[in-house]
Amino acid sequence: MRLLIRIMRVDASLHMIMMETPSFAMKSLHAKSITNRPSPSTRIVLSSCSSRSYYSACCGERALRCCKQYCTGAAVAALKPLPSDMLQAKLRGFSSSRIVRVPDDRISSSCSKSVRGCSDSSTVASNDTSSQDKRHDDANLEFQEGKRQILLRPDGAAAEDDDERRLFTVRENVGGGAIHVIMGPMFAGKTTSLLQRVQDARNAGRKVGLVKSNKDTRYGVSAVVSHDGIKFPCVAVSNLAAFRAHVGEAQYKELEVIGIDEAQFFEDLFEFCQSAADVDRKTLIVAGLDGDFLRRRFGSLLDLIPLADSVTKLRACCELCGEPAAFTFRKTVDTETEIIGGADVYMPVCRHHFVSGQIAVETARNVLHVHQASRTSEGADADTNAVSLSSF
Ligand SMILES: Nc1ncnc2c1ncn2[C@@H]1O[C@H](COP(=O)(O)OP(=O)(O)O)[C@@H](O)[C@H]1O
Ligand SMILES: Cc1cn([C@H]2C[C@H](O)[C@@H](COP(=O)(O)O)O2)c(=O)[nH]c1=O
Repeated sequence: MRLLIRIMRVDASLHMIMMETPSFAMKSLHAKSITNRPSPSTRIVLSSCSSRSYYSACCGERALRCCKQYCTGAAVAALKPLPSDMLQAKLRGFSSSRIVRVPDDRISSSCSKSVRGCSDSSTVASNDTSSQDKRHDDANLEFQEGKRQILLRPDGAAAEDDDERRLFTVRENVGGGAIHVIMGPMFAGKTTSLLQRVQDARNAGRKVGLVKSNKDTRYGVSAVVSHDGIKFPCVAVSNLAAFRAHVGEAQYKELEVIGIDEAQFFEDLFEFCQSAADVDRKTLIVAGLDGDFLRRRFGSLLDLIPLADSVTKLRACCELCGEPAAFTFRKTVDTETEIIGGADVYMPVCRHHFVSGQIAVETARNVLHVHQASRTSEGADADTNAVSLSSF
């Protein structure tokens, strides 16, 4: 995996550091891991790159070291694109003199180009020189070499001062409670996204708890694991009241963020989330299936939507054509709603293939039914014959 860091000169005293990795899921993790200890003179760049050319930008020890080495008087920070309310929350407490607004077009015109090397940075850096470009290339290399360390750092360094806390904490609703729903078919990246948000919150110094249903033990009981193998320790329980009992009241009170995976399996999902967000003021990140293999509502995840602050429906890639897949197709003939399984039992499909798949399944069922019926009636005839023969 490549990790590219790019330095763009915004004005004489401000450079912006941006990083890009090919994996959307890991970007925030990378950014948070190296985003620590902004200096008191740190200035904050507000930008809103389009999500297509999604960039995480950061200010960190490594980044600042890199800046000192390669740029003049740089004090840098930039935030990845965030909804404005989150941005406002992040920036609370910073004096306005430290906040610099960079016009979106200056950022995105540059972002939309290839990031390999930094020659395209000149669209932003008005007086960049070729030697600076060379230094930028060196900076890229430096960070590429360091990427493994960055990736594996478990939870980033703890925030050391209030400024830092304010800058990187995802307290979009501090003390107010919040519910964020992540839903979609299987393989859509729900768990990956949940783990990313949980990790972000933990890196920001928030007390985080993670819980999943103990019905799904495919990858073990004490960790939430994505289909790609990304793991995070968790409590596995049959219902959410049991989670609270398991962690104990004192520890539950301490929790600021609670991640819930496989939410469709929790019968008390609605009650727990309502009370945890409204009464206990927790931030809940809830990931689960919105629909089952027949596209019927699954559990009570959908009931949370009127209570939610945000709802994200993710899609996978259709296993049959590669188009975006919003539905889960069950490959077996089982008809119960709950059948634990992975790619052996399920595949994500697009609308077209869901519908044609259901037609195929229905046809197969009908054929089977007719076949069974004719065998039964043959059997019945045989029985009748047997009876009539024996009666003679
Ligand atoms: N058909 C597919 N479409 C998208 N991702 C897939 C598909 N099959 C396997 N995957 C893998 O599944 C990962 C998502 O896993 P995960 O976050 O556990 O999803 P979910 O929790 O929604 O089931 C993707 O990053 C990808 O590597
Ligand atoms: C569609 C569907 C799924 N399930 C099960 C199968 C898996 O164990 C989980 C979903 O896991 P993921 O993290 O979203 O990949 O739910 C089920 O029981 N019934 C269904 O209809």
